[in-house]
Amino acid sequence: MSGKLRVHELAKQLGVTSKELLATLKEQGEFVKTASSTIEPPVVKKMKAYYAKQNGGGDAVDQKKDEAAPKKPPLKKPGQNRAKPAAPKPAGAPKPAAAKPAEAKPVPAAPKPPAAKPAAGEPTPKQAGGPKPGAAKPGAVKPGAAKPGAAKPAAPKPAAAKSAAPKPAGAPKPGAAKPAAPKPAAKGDGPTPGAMPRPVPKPGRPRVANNPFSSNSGGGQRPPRPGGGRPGQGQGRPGPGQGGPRPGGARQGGGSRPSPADMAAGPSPTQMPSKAAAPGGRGRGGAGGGRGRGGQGGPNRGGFGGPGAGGGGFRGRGGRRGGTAGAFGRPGGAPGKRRKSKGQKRAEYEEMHKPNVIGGVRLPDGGGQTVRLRQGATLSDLAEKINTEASSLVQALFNLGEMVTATQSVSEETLQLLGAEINYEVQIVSPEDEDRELLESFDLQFGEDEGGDEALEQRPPVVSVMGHVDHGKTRLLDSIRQANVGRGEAGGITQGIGAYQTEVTLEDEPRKITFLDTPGHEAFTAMRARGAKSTDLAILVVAADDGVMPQTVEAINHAKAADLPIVVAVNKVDKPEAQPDKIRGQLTEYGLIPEEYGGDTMFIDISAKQGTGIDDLLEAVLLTADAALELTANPDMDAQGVAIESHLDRGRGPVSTVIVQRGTLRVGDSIVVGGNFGRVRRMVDEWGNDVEEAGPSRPVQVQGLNGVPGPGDNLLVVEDDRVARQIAAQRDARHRAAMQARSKKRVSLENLDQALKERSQLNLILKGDNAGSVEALEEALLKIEIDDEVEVNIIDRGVGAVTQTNVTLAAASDAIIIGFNVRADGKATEEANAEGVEIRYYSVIYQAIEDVENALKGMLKPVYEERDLGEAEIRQIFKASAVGLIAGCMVTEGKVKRGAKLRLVRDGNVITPDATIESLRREKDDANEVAKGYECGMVLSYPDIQVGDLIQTYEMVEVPRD
Ligand SMILES: Nc1nc2c(ncn2[C@@H]2O[C@H](COP(=O)(O)OP(=O)(O)OP(=O)(O)O)[C@@H](O)[C@H]2O)c(=O)[nH]1
Repeated sequence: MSGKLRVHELAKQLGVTSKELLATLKEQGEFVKTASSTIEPPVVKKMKAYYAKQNGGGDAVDQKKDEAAPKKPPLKKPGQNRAKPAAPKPAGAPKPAAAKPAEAKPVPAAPKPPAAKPAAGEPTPKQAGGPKPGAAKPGAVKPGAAKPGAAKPAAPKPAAAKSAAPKPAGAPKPGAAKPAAPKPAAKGDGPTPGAMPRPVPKPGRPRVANNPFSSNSGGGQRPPRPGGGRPGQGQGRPGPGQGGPRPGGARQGGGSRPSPADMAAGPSPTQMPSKAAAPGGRGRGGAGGGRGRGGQGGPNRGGFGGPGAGGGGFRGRGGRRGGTAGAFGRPGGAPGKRRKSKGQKRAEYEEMHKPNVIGGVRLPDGGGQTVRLRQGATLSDLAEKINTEASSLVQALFNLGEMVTATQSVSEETLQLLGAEINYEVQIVSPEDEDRELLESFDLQFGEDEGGDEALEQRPPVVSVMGHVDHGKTRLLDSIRQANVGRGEAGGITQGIGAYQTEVTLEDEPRKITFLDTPGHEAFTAMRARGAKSTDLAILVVAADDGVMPQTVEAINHAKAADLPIVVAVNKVDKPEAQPDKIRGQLTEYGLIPEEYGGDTMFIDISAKQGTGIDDLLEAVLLTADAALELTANPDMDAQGVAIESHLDRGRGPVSTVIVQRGTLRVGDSIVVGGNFGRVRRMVDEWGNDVEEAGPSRPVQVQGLNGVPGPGDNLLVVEDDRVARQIAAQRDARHRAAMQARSKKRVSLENLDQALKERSQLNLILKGDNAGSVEALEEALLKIEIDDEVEVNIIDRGVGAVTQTNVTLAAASDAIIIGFNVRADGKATEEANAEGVEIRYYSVIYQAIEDVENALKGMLKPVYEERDLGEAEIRQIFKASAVGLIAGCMVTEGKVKRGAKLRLVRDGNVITPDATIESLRREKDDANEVAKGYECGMVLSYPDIQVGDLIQTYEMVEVPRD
């Protein structure tokens, strides 16, 4: 095994990261999965040469040499895009080159497509050129050349290639397939005698490659036996090969198995190997080839049986026929003139309906069908849709480089990539579409008013107040409430339900406006963004003494994204330093042009503190709403609305403030709100009064749900509790899957490097007073990034007090519980004390974030740094039977200490970097340390010492992290 290295070891040697090296290996068709995969010596050599060249060093010649032999043909790597379609493996094609015997020209290092370009005179793999067998010039052809390049570029077209290719199965498509191939068919004009189906014969000996699944790798691809590679005999033989035309005698020998690609892309049936076969030779492709299932084995298919084993494909009809032809020495006529035999037709049929094989797993071929999956779907979901086993998909995906379980949510890209591999177009359905489909299955629609225009009635605008911190949002909302009270509303607003209605008289007509009490905290941005969608219009509060600030801009962006008209409240104009005009000027830069400047945005100067300008502001809201919006709704339908704020109330259970958007909500209605359902048991308005029904734009607090909805969840009244329960259950399952997909980080080849590193997780359980705050907290905590070594893992979350169950879970998973505006109930506290579970309480989100950040930092492993202590030179060596060699030294720098670590340096080279001083003597006495200028005797843990060696001692000191 000498010579074999693991990826990370080689990466270290090459001075690149494992990830980079993995990428290069994969790019070059090597089958490596992880940083700890071993690499065969020839590949090691190749990589070294490659990097040497990349770095400008290394001689190209050597490199070429290295590559020449082992050079692999364009390997299809599993991970590669669409392995199979790769159809056009150029290589596979009739590379005349194939003919090339061993001396094959070392391929230029670059596996890259560009490299693919063969020299002008080179025979192209292109079918076009029908590689003339004879022509195949040995020297000329660089087998390698064909490679990568061709394979890759062409690759993308999987489906197309496939379907396009009528071609018969095993037939390796001759060049045709590759039109895309970079190779300019130099030989284009060449007669295509046999458009040899032959897979590209590898020049030289079979390389030891790392791709067990590749048709080309390892034994898979047969080296051309210059002398006798019989096409037919190889078990692994590509079917096509069979007919093996041995061009001009240059045998293509067992050539590599044609990649599926080759076949797939098959240009035309006519080029079938069978007949196209040997122009000149008689290949015995016969038997061997016939069976050569290899014929169909694609690169990946090779997984079956491995190279040489006959490939795993299914029957290579083409192969058989080819064999026959070869057996009878039929040269094979001009492709165009042949008629398809039944066998060929069957082969074509099989080709078109063949299953895909990825890494040895047979999967159905979608034939370009579309599969719709929800976000966060699992492989089980996909398996169910395409009627296959989830375990096969797990295995296939593994071979494509990603490790996931059947029930784990998979990212959109991964599903699409996997789908492409098996010829399915995977469409990920957006949550909105998914929900629409779900509701449609119950004959429901959300968001539409029933009936025609005549059913619509005017409704009050729903308004959000947004703005930068401390610019006066809360004060403004208070002033508006006060204004209400001032107008004599009975009792005043007593309930903080997250929304309220106020009445304004506009042109002698009493009108209502619904206000949302949106939180103005930065960490609640996500909620606010959702809140914006549930509103019709935004009041942007800007303090006249401060100006446009980051959250002002953010608020403008949210409003614009939600297509909300904006009314600007220029607040704090009572302050002497207020500069309302400056605000107007600043906001024009953001597209908010005051009416007085010719724009269409109303700016109202107010003092929320003194209550001035409030009425003008409310009027402006109505005027803007009337001008910009058509606010109508049908009050006579089952209610639909949106949840604004929800929490778990000790006495009343889950309570949720909703704004009815259309229809009328009544006590007793069966409702579904997000993933929760129930029956409206009671409704309360902002005054604390019970209400029996609530029409459009009316905010009410609803009791009777089975759980706590999230902000922005939609509410629907449905026929009965059963429907409500079913919809809620499906939404809930979907939500959980999405959460799982979001909070789980999968290990894939791309992040394997990191995954391999030891990681520490800080497990947390979040409990909060309402769904919005829990969500905001979770989002903020998940965003914390300290270092790759540590990460936050939220194992549970919920609304309400910290319970005993939470503590039990925390104890079992070593988690810390964070209570945001909630406390633990009595038993939970007792259990937490008994189990040693830490519960931290917060009411300010940033404090929680800060503490978690610090905790994560504390979990980082200490960073150590070498600090030099001193240096001694070995002047003499003594032998002592009891201890071995004793180094007689002179301390020349600093000091040396017993037990200290040391580097042994000889002639400027570090012989060992981390030996230790096992014993230290000064004269005849043991010493703990010896200072500069003194002689001493040492016994080192490293025995191979010589006079003249330098002993550099150092200690490892912990240093603070940045
Ligand atoms: N002089 C003056 N002070 C005001 C006015 N409006 C608000 N303030 C003061 O500005 C400070 C912040 O007001 P808030 O209403 O809490 O501001 P906010 O935008 O809700 O702040 P957050 O909730 O932290 O986002 C308070 O001290 C208010 O008293 C005003 O019109 N004039």
